[in-house]
Amino acid sequence: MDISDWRRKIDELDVEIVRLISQRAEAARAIGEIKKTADLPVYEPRREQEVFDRVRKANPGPLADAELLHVYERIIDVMRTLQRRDL
Ligand SMILES: O=C(O)C(=O)C[C@]1(C(=O)O)C=C[C@@H](O)C=C1
Repeated sequence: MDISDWRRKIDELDVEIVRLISQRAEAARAIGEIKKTADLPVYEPRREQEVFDRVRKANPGPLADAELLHVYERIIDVMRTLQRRDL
C-alpha cells in the first residue's frame, strides 16, 4: 500500500470511530439523565477505573497502555462535559 492507500484507510476508520464515539456519547447522555433524576454525581471515579482496566485488557497494540489511556481520559472528560451540559 502507498501513502494514499493508507490515508484512505485512515479516512474510512475515522468515519467508523466518529460513529462509535457518537454512540458512546448517546449512552453517556442517557446515563446523565438517569443520574440527574436520581440526584447522583456525574463523576464516578470507580466506574472510570473499571473502564480504564477494560481498555488496558483490550489493547492489542501498537499503542502503549498509557498512550491509549490518554485518549480514553479525553473521551471520558468530554462525556462528563456532555452530562453536565444537559443538567
Ligand atoms: O458510567 C457512568 O456513570 C457514566 O457516566 C459514563 C462515564 C463514561 O464515559 O464511561 C462517564 C462519567 C463517569 O465518571 C463514569 C463513566
